[in-house]
Amino acid sequence: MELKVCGMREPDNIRHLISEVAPDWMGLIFYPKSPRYVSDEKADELKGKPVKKVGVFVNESETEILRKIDQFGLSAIQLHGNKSVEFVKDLSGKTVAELWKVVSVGDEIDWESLEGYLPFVTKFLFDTATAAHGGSGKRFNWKVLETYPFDKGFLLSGGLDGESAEEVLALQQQIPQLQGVDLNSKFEDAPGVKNIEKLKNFKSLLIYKETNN
Ligand SMILES: O=C(O)c1ccccc1N[C@@H]1O[C@H](COP(=O)(O)O)[C@@H](O)[C@H]1O
Repeated sequence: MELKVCGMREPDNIRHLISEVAPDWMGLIFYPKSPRYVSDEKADELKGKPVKKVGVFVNESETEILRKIDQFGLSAIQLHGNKSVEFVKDLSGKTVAELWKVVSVGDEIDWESLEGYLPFVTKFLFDTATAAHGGSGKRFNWKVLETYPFDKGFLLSGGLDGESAEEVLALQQQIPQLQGVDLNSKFEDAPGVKNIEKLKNFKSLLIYKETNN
């Protein structure tokens, strides 16, 4: 199970995250309205960090996304909002970074509307629909994923907390395309500051449950 920890920003907190949690992915949020927003001044400091970095964008322009990939050394791009298939196709021809399409989940998911993205994205990420576009700390009803029709892997996001590990693994038994989890606001002491102990506990629990299943 892949682990992404999102909304990182503070140098000491990032150092502890990398050495003590060692997530597969670290998310940097480039949405100016987010309380976890990472500004350009952080680029030099964050670029060389020994972890794969995911840039989180909400309806951002191609030029700005490409600039941030270069500036921060991003390995993946998480696209929130309503970017079209054409936009994603065009972007895929201009970067080697992975492209992740976020699906904001309300009551149901229109699977057909996602088909066009399949050739251009590495994975989907399912998050709870919210006016703020993310970081709500709220879960959606995971039952809507039971009809997931694609082979492509996806990450589960939206309000995951310290108690979620067992349920996530149970869902993965049902839907093997579930390849990882995205942890954010429920693991924070303050916006942009993660509680390393909570993250370590979650990871240990995940590994323990996975190996004793
Ligand atoms: O966290 C934010 O502030 C944020 C703002 C705008 C878009 C995405 C954002 N974060 C993403 O939201 C999900 C779920 O977070 P949570 O667990 O519900 O707090 C996660 O994918 C973050 O990358």
